[in-house]
Amino acid sequence: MLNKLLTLVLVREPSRVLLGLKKKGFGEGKWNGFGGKVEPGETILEGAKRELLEESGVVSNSLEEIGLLKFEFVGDPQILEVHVFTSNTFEGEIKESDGSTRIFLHFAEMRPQWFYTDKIPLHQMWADDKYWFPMFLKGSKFKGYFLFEGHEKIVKYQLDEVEKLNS
Ligand SMILES: Nc1ncnc2c1[nH]c(=O)n2[C@H]1C[C@H](O)[C@@H](COP(=O)(O)OP(=O)(O)OP(=O)(O)O)O1
Repeated sequence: MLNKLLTLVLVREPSRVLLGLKKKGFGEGKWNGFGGKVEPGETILEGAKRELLEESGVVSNSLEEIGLLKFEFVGDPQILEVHVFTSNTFEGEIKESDGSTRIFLHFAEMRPQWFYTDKIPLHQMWADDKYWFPMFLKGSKFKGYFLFEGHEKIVKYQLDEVEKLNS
């Protein structure tokens, strides 16, 4: 089975990171970066840019790929392949996506909020984030694999800091 391609974008300033509270769907109730499925016909980078705009209202032309995370769930043969990007610049106004201004087919509903880097709400994020978020915050690149049982419990994982992602 082919991996399902997804993106995750973390916009950052020197001391803050922009996260969004997922208001419904997969990951509901969790803070996360902005992202989603890569659509047919678009590159992974294009997908990342589109999801960032749809979910936060901002455009970034300086996305840098910094991580590759693979997720598997016990009993499900599909692997989620999440390409993680960061950006320290953006244009536009940060907006909550609430569905009332639905102009895109895949309009995920997120409530954006800045968090200081020493106050990242890891207890209300995916369980894997506590392992790789510190690598992101210090500017490293990383590759990881996480096996979940349900949506909260990690039963196995491997995570490495890498110099380059495509080696
Ligand atoms: N375990 C884990 N940690 C951190 N981030 C994630 C995961 N699993 C994930 O799926 N993610 C990220 C990857 C994506 O950014 C989102 C999930 O995207 P999803 O809401 O499924 O995709 P959309 O295309 O926006 O979905 P629709 O709302 O259109 O159905 O979480």
